[in-house]
Amino acid sequence: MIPTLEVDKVRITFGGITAVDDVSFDLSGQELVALIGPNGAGKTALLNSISGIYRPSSGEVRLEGRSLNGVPVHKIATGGVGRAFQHAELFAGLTVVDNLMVGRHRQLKGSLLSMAVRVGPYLRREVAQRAVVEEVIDFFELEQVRNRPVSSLPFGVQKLVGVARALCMEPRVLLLDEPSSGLTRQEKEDFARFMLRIRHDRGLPMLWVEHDMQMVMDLAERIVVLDHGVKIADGAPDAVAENPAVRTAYLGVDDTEMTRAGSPG
Ligand SMILES: Nc1ncnc2c1ncn2[C@@H]1O[C@H](COP(=O)(O)OP(=O)(O)OP(=O)(O)O)[C@@H](O)[C@H]1O
Repeated sequence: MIPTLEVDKVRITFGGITAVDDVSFDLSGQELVALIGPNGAGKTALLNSISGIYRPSSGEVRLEGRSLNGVPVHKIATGGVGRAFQHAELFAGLTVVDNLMVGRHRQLKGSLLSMAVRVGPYLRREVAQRAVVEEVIDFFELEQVRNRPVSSLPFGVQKLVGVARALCMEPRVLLLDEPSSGLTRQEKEDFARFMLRIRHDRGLPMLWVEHDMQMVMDLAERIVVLDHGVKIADGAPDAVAENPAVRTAYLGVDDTEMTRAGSPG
């Protein structure tokens, strides 16, 4: 079976710096895979290479067996790689529902004239797009805030809207870039609940960059660890937490962070 997402010997360089060094791994089924590593390890650079923002200097990313090398960013986004950004990156002045429709309209091909007068096939397609958006609003329990401008919502809800927008594109794989940063513990717990629901109800594989080790150890099925651009571990949470190379990589940060929350450190 072909994996949904394959990262195959990807290398990313900036001038003389190698940010990601021949990293390979893949995602399939409905795996929830955390991508962790100390600051500057190359996590964001790797996510950017999967979504086409950076181009690998060598290696390849494949979605369901098809190479994404050279595919424009917007085609990668509409073609199956959904991404929720660290700072949500929504249209702050637009309502929740309009932000979600923006995501859908990228999928909607209509002539300018038919869009302007909303006739014919464009109208039929718009009805179908709206059905997708309504379903996502239901899924994320955003009904109460659907007509509120995004800027008026708590940060935790904005983050959910960012994930909701990614899901409106009906992705084959979902990339989450530090979704918990800036959230309170309660907001993190709410967010975690939705991550589990996405996995359960949508059956989507997710690649999740995260610094909160308690969340990672509680939720991830697999953990990929980068350090200085190199993959140093890839496996089940307990095995990764015991891995000496991982403990050494984190030593300078906080050795106890790798210990499951609540257990003696
Ligand atoms: N656009 C860029 N130009 C030059 N160097 C970059 C660029 N983006 C990232 N880097 C460098 O690549 C390396 C990896 O950075 P990256 O942001 O991917 O790490 P990270 O693991 O996401 O870190 P953090 O956890 O702090 O977000 C760092 O040395 C960084 O300075």
